[in-house]
Amino acid sequence: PWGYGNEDGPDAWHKDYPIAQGNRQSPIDIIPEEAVHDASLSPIFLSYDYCNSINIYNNGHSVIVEFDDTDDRTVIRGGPLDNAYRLKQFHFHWGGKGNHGSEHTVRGKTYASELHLVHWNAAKYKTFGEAAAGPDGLAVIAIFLEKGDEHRGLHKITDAFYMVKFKGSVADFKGFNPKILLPNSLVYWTYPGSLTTPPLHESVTWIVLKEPITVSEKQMGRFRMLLISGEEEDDRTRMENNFRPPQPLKGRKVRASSN
Ligand SMILES: O=C(Nc1cc(S(=O)(=O)[N+](=O)[O-])cc([N+](=O)[O-])c1O)Nc1c(F)c(F)c(F)c(F)c1F
Ligand SMILES: [Zn+2]
Repeated sequence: PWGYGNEDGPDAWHKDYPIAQGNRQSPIDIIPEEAVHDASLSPIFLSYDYCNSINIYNNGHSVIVEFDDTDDRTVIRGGPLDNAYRLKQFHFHWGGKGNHGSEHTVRGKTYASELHLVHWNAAKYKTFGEAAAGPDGLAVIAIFLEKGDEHRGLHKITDAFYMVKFKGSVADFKGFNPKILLPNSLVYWTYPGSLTTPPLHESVTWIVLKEPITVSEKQMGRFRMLLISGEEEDDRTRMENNFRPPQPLKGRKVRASSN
């Protein structure tokens, strides 16, 4: 199995997942001056009003909040997308301390964490798994978390981490609307990329918001109390530094929205 350690980490993933060395891998280092400003890029619309979370879950790689994606109640549309994409789950990537831990970087700048809201193209694919394997199957909104004041919307999530400390644990987590995790501005960069964890499918339209939200050191400490090992295992390895480093751009264009 894969992980983020020395033996099983990102540099070893290509052995089981050769696509790791493909032409549209994620994350990337975003260089704002080189992004193409595309006036035809409409704003992103998030219809999260009837959004309802179902549970929170530790899969040994991250902590995930899953949603009911059996209808179009929670979708994003607009921007680079040709139709509505349904929210399936969100999860985070973070570091061990300080301000590293994000996956995408901006001119080399790293953030303490990065939130991924994973959506799938239910207009074109029948299941998430099928969409995840298609070139236009997924759309992931990435939001940077910068160290600073505590984020009140994050409290509900970090307060639930004690219930999912161990790999494989899942707990009810109803009624959480991720709209409260959005920054004020939805200005974004977008580019064609991949999942940043195995199976690394090249099926993701990335939408990276320029404006970070803030998270306090205390809140980040809660992320680091999560474990990658199961309750029955005797090792207690903390879940931290679960981020893949930036990958080669390989000629891809990054576009910038104007609003
Ligand atoms: O559902 C998935 N979610 C997911 C994506 C990312 S991601 O970082 O790659 N991302 O897209 O944001 C990170 C984590 N995570 O726990 O850290 C995730 O759990 N991945 C996934 C999968 F697990 C499969 F076995 C599979 F066949 C497939 F098609 C998939 F797309
Ligand atoms: Zn992710």
